[in-house]
Amino acid sequence: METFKRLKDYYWPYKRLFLISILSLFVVTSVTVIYPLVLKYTIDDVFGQGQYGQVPYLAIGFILLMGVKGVAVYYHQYFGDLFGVSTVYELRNELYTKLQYLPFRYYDSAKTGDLMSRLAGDVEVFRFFLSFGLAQCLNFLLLIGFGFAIMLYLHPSLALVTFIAMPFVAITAYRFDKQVHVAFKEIREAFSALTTKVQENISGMSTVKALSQEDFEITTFTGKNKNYKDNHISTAKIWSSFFPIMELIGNICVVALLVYGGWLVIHEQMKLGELVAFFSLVWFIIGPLMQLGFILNSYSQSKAAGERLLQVLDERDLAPAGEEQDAPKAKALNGHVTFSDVSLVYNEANEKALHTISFDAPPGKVIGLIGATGAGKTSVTQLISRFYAPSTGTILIDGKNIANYGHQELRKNIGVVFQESFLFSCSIYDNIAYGNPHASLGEVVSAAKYAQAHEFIAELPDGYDTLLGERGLGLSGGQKQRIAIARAFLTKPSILILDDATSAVDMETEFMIQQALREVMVGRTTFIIAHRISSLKHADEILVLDRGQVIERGTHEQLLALTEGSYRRIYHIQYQDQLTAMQERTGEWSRT
Ligand SMILES: Nc1ncnc2c1ncn2[C@@H]1O[C@H](COP(=O)(O)OP(=O)(O)OP(=O)(O)O)[C@@H](O)[C@H]1O
Repeated sequence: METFKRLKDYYWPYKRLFLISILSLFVVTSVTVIYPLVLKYTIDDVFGQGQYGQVPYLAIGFILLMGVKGVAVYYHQYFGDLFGVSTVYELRNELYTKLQYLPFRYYDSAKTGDLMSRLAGDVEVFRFFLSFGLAQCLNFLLLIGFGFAIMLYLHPSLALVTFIAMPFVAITAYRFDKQVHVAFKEIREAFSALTTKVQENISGMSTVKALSQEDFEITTFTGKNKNYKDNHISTAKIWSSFFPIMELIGNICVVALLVYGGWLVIHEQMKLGELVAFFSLVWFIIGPLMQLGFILNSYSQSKAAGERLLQVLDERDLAPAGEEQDAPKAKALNGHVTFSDVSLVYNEANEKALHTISFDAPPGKVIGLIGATGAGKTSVTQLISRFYAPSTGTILIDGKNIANYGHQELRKNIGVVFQESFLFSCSIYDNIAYGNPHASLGEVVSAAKYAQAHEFIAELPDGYDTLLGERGLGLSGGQKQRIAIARAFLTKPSILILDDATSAVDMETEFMIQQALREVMVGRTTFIIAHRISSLKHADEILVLDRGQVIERGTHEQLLALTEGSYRRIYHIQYQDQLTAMQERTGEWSRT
């Protein structure tokens, strides 16, 4: 019940729909239990007393009753469905909104397939219960309540004898619910593991094929599929034992009714019509009783699904929707970034990713970050966008602590081109305009020109309208990077972060992008992360990082002047590589 109580905000606004559905159900149930009374009257008072003239009126009355029942069934179904669909519409929107504002830390461990199965499968299970299961529960209670009341009215002692086995129903149902709830939770978890596997497999298909791991993938999938199957089988075992028990209890009720009721009729303490009415009523009660398994099943499944949905809804988002709405409209920042003794620990189990980093980047400055993989370059830039919060130290932007900016207010001023550019499966135009949907075609083309992307886009048959497949399939790595750079340029950011953004483009194109960068980023702050010295040698200040610390800083020339410096060593390795490559090429030419 706790789960449903906590999800109340989603279904309570639609209580009117539920009420209409339930009132209609009340009519349906009333008509259903009136039917045996009509039967009793027909047998005892019409046929028993030879009042045959009443038969046509009874027939018309019966048809009218069925007509009313038909209309009520329609309203009950339609509004019940509307109630479920409207509730999960809100719920799905809320979950999706939640996902947008969950912090990066959440996604560090979240699994896409699991989240997909919650947003699709669990929401659907919850809808099914609200649309049908809940009404079935109430229908069950109404039928039992109404039916039992009429039976007590007709013949109290026969009613009590008939329901002598009823407490066993309650005990069985309670035990069943306890067992099946755990089983359904395991099924939903096994299903989520299955979807995660499929999603990861499809996303990483090129790696699977390149390493010929198809068989391994099939084996692990089969394992998860088997787990899902086994969970279903153990649930089926619980189910299978439930039905015969319920059927047995139901039939004990019928036998008790026939033995005692028959005795009463034989001894003329009860009319035959009354016994027939009892007999029909008992089936109206036993029918739903047999369905109790389905009802509990639907309830247990939706409770398990609801718990999984609450797990996502309960996650703390660092930028609650309220904050975003209340945040002042993003005003342009100057982009003055100051780090003072900033350290970062991603999680307690890990070492510090950054140690006491300090630098000052006034507007117009270009900062280069270089260092071995895992040195902390990306971490520095992730702090600027508030993807993570510093563990110690302060970060100021335009003199104000970064923690005092709204996330959107801040990020609207920052353009980031990630190491791996993500392109959406829509047109190139929409991909470039993603951060600035109101940009004109001219602005999009101009951004693409600056990013050295216009030429290859113009050569495509559909130009800017070319549709990209999922993850931008169909484009080379360098082309994707250039579209991502154009996208960042178009937002006219005060701070631009290029995280290894030109690693996949050739040196000549990179040189042209850097020329453009100087034009686009006048008076703004730029951070360039690169492994190639050529990518950042024109930076105003280069920070050389090693294991989270700045070990050298200065301009390209100043760093080269450090005789024992790391930067100088990297330069020589890269320079030597280039020299060797040139010598090899010269050798080849001279031989030909
Ligand atoms: N989300 C995260 N959770 C936990 N640890 C992380 C996370 N991101 C990075 N790290 C760790 O922090 C350290 C610095 O990583 P970072 O990505 O900043 O390095 P980098 O210099 O950008 O490396 P590369 O050149 O390979 O991109 C690494 O030890 C890395 O394992």
